[in-house]
Amino acid sequence: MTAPAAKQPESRSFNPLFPVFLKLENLDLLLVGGGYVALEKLSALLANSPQARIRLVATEISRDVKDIVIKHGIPYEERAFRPGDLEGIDLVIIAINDKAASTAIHACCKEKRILTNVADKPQYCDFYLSSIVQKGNLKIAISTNGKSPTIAKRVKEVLNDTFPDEIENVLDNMEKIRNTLKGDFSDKVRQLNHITRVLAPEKKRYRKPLLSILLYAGAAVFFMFAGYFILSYILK
Ligand SMILES: C[C@@]1(CC(=O)O)C2=NC(=C\c3[nH]c(c(CCC(=O)O)c3CC(=O)O)Cc3[nH]c(c(CC(=O)O)c3CCC(=O)O)/C=C3\N/C(=C\2)[C@@H](CCC(=O)O)[C@]3(C)CC(=O)O)/[C@H]1CCC(=O)O
Ligand SMILES: NC(=O)c1ccc[n+]([C@@H]2O[C@H](COP(=O)([O-])OP(=O)(O)OC[C@H]3O[C@@H](n4cnc5c(N)ncnc54)[C@H](O)[C@@H]3O)[C@@H](O)[C@H]2O)c1
Repeated sequence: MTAPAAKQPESRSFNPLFPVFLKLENLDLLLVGGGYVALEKLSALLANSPQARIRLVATEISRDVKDIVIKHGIPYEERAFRPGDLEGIDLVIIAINDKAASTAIHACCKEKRILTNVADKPQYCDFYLSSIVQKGNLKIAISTNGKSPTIAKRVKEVLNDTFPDEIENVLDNMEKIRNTLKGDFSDKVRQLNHITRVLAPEKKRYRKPLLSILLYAGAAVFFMFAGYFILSYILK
């Protein structure tokens, strides 16, 4: 089969990140840090992958983080990171408040060719965490290429409201149909596309509400800032 030609990005700006969905129960992940950001990352990891194989090390571990690691039986040590912590580790998330130490830990990870996320240094990250919409088995990951995690969070909220919870029933039924279809591969693909055509009759009609919401939100933020700067200039 010939590979289809790569699509060129349409807009001037482009997000080159390649999204993948990791099976964290098959990988060993080290989380360095036990403060606020570590809590956020740990919560996101466990909310998506409750069976994730995580270890945690931090000089000081907050009460909230400790409660979670104890509840989930996650091995943890309350001390500074040591290079030996990387033994048998596939992925590392560094969420510490010491820039020099995080640079040094990142260097150790690179030496071992371990994929690393450095919470305070996007330029050192091999991967970013994303905002996640989850409706049963449907999962949508959102990234702004690190430009605005807040907007990623807002887009998630919009999509969460857009997709009905019943989408899970649709997936269950589609799985049943998929398993009963006869014919060769291309015939099955044709039948599956035919059955689901009602879900996307006219793409443009669906794009509009989300696009409008984002444009209105963008305009509102712009006018808020413009108003603030004009007023502070006048009142000076
Ligand atoms: C999506 C989400 C996933 C998650 O963390 O699970 C995530 N950040 C979230 C929230 C959030 N983070 C920050 C705020 C405060 C407001 C703001 O700054 O906007 C809020 C909003 C809030 O908390 O409300 C601050 C912040 N974040 C980064 C820096 C460092 C820098 O930019 O230099 C700083 C400044 C630190 C400082 O100033 O000290 C960096 C990253 N944050 C990313 C992901 C990656 C890019 C994702 C993308 O491509 O968009 C990247 C690059 C690396 C990474 O962390 O993987 C999660 C939303 C969860 C949800 O959906 O609810
Ligand atoms: N990526 C993101 O989403 C995001 C969001 C907000 C902030 N940040 C950045 O993340 C960093 C951490 O922020 P925080 O609010 O979690 O800080 P925090 O002070 O709450 O926690 C810092 C943690 O790092 C640990 N630590 C420091 N040096 C260590 C070492 N050598 N080994 C092991 N543990 C060590 C401390 O013990 C503590 O547990 C900051 O640099 C902040 O700017 C990133």
